[in-house]
Amino acid sequence: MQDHILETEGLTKEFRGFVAVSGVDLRIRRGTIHGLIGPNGAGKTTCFNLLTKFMQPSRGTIRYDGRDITRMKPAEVARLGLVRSFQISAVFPHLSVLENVRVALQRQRGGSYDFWRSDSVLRRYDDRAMELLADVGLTTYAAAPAGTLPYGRKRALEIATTLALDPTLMLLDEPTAGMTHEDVDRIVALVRRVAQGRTVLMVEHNLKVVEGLCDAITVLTRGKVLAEGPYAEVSRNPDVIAAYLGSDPSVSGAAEVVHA
Ligand SMILES: Nc1ncnc2c1ncn2[C@@H]1O[C@H](COP(=O)(O)OP(=O)(O)OP(=O)(O)O)[C@@H](O)[C@H]1O
Repeated sequence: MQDHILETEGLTKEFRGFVAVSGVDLRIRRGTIHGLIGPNGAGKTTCFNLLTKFMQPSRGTIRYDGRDITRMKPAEVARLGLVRSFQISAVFPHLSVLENVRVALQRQRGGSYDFWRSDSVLRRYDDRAMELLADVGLTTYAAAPAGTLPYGRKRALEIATTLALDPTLMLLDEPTAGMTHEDVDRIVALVRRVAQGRTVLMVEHNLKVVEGLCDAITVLTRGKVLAEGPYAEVSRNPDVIAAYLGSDPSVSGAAEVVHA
């Protein structure tokens, strides 16, 4: 088994001459939580789009789990276990929380017409969906319409629908964005739990979350990798402090600078 589940070499994306991602070499170790951070416009979302094949790179290669996936389609890489968390907008608001997870499970099986299937098959999906809801702490919300969930719980549902696809490498796009302190703590605990037995790559602006969760981080600025390594090391890097963290290298101070 390779040490790195994901490796990119020279990953580059140009938009009509503007280079949003420029020669990025990423190395994500298997079984770790890896943070991708950087100021607004640094190229983090574009990187995610390239890795999940929502966009084709202008140059460079992407290797996932020992295979070259550079030219694959999004559905192919998802089938191989490289799965991005759905955005909240992908939650069906009028379906119940349980039904949302069941739809994701049915999709994972490629069974978009599963409503033709027998009750026993659907019950099996429901059993698995209830397990996933228990994993993300949503058991008591199972029957509620997804649209009525508080924001933090919707993000937990989004993680449950992602888990339904059985990811090996899970990409999380700002899982704590816009959350209250309490919700942040809950999602941090959840990410730590779901990361067991898999690899997580997350874009996250809250540096306290990054410090608490991530085994390693990559800092992007203007489309390029500025630094990579353990948070404690990278957060002391003078280039990183100058470009991103502000003048205060302490984590809490830095987080405040970023969120100011
Ligand atoms: N489809 C596109 N066409 C043209 N320019 C784009 C496109 N997508 C992104 N960009 C540009 O590429 C740069 C990187 O954007 P990207 O969204 O990847 O940054 P980001 O690090 O995710 O920022 P944020 O933290 O604000 O989400 C930005 O300057 C953005 O305007």
